[in-house]
Amino acid sequence: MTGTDDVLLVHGGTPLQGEIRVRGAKNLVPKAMVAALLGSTPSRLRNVPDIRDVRVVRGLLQLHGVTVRPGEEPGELVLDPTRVESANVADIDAHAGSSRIPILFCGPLLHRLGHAFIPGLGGCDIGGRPIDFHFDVLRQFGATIDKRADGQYLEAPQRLRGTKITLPYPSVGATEQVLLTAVLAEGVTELSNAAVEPEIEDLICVLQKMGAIIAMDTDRTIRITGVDSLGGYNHQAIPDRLEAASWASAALATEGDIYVRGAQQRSMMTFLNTYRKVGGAFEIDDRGIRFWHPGGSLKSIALETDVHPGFQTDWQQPLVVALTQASGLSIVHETVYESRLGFTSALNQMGAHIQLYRECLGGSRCRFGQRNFLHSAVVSGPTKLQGADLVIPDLRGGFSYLIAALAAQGTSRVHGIDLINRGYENFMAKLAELGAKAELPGGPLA
Ligand SMILES: CC(=O)N[C@H]1[C@@H](OP(=O)(O)OP(=O)(O)OC[C@H]2O[C@@H](n3ccc(=O)[nH]c3=O)[C@H](O)[C@@H]2O)O[C@H](CO)[C@@H](O)[C@@H]1O
Ligand SMILES: C=C(OP(=O)(O)O)C(=O)O
Repeated sequence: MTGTDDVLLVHGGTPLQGEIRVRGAKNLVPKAMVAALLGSTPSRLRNVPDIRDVRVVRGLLQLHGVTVRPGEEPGELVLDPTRVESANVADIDAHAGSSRIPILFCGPLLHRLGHAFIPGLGGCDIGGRPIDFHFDVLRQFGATIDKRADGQYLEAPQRLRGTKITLPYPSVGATEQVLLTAVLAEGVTELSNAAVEPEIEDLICVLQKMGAIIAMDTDRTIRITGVDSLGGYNHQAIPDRLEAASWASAALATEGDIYVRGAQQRSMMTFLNTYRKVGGAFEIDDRGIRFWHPGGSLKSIALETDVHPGFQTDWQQPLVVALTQASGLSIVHETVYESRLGFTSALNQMGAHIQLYRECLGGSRCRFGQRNFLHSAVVSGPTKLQGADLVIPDLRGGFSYLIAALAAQGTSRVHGIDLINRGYENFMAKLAELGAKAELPGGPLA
């Protein structure tokens, strides 16, 4: 989608109502696909969403000789890694800047081929997003890294060795890097200060099915005993708790009522507590969760994003739109990404009152407090939002703009909507199912 097609006209003021379904998690599925590279036999992954991050990883795997084909059921992929080979660097470069996932190819390719080339990474522009932890841990395993203008060249002169690692911060990606590298390394790896997000637990389940030996302690320590070989897996990906929360926030901000089929309580407990404090209603059953605005006014809250089991940072941006409709002053302290509140300036243009601060507001101090980043916000509400011209800055910011446009009076032009396809399967068809009044320049949504 390019040019004028990449804009959505949204006529706000209609509550979103109905049922949509979330599929496998964006933050698990591409990593489980990378894990298939470690196996000596094919893997089957089910509940795979049709999103761009999946297509990027599929392309990268195919460049390395992995056969990827649809399985028997919808949303199933069969990944056959029996003929893994070095990819042509020029071809891989076409994937530069496309997502964060290529960095996770390092360990598997070093095990399979003894070398790896990793193109420049993409992902949301919500902070500096360094990858120093990744390279530090890979060096500890025994890899050498040569950073060049076109990307990173890695080599494993001999079999990688298990090691003791303490992460400076419980990074999701660096934890996954350790897991995907340690499972076939020689000896034991002990990882302290690991991230323990549900998507990481699910990746551990995938690796265990392949034959890995991984133990998780209650204190953010993960112990991996390296094995000599791994087989394929058959796995149903956990549902996307981040997408589910986005639709929940849309229900709240538009005074709507959405049943999110596939949403699971266990991975959303922290979000659900916050949703209830804001005044949102929800009802959980075995198939999903119904989220709705119960009428009356929403309540302001103090919110701090954090690593799991804290409030996930990817939930923050969509919920902030709902907070513009809450009575009083809400405080939002973003402690995971230093620049994840920039999207609020467009909400202010629509009529919201959101003031950003460099200080850590709301109680605890974080890594950004002394470093001059606008990483806290005070949202005063309720405010009436008016339609505006909006340019999507990043994935969750983009979904937030859609929610704001749907909640606003009048028409908004939302530019750059293709970015949303990176992490939200079929979002336009879902909007249409929920009764959103929106259209592409060429015609209706679905
Ligand atoms: C594809 C994917 O799964 N993306 C998720 C993943 O991103 P990702 O894995 O990139 O996020 P990390 O958990 O690694 O990043 C957290 C913090 O650690 C810092 N850091 C990270 C690595 C490093 O080498 N050095 C460093 O300083 C980052 O700048 C950031 O401030 O976890 C984030 C936190 O839950 C989510 O918002 C993203 O949706
Ligand atoms: C930050 C996100 O993703 P990524 O790490 O892929 O940029 C996100 O999903 O909100």
